[in-house]
Amino acid sequence: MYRIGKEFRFEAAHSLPGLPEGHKCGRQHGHSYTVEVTLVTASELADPGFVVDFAGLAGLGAYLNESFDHRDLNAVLDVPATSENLARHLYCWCVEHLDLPAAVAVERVRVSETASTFAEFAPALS
Ligand SMILES: Nc1nc2c(c(=O)[nH]1)N=C([C@H](O)[C@H](O)COP(=O)(O)OP(=O)(O)OP(=O)(O)O)CN2
Ligand SMILES: [Zn+2]
Repeated sequence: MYRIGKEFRFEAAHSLPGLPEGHKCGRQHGHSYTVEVTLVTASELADPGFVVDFAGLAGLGAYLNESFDHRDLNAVLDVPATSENLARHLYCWCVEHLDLPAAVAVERVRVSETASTFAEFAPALS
């Protein structure tokens, strides 16, 4: 198996609903988000030895810049703007929009709000 990944960053605000009264994350606040997407392929590499060119992931960077950077995530997503929900949303976006060879799959998307936390979404193994 070969894996490749690329990391993107954006700045955004959010607040989380449904938390106990006084929870700090119920208040509007911001994060410098990190998004890491990982692609996997079985065994064959494309010339000159790529899973895919890292540039093939540029569409995700453009989507993050256009739709997420310096925005209120509560107005962008139709689910609570947790790291978990954002990771799932971005995984689904990658599967739908990245133009990947048939042998290459989106393995997972990881989202970090802070340097010490992350959430990942990956499809269940069948
Ligand atoms: N499972 C999740 N838990 C929390 C999420 C989340 O998306 N998934 N998000 C938050 C808040 O967005 C919060 O802003 C970040 O939480 P936390 O890392 O706890 O905040 P701090 O950086 O201030 O960490 P300290 O260790 O308390 O300094 C909360 N939980
Ligand atoms: Zn937060």
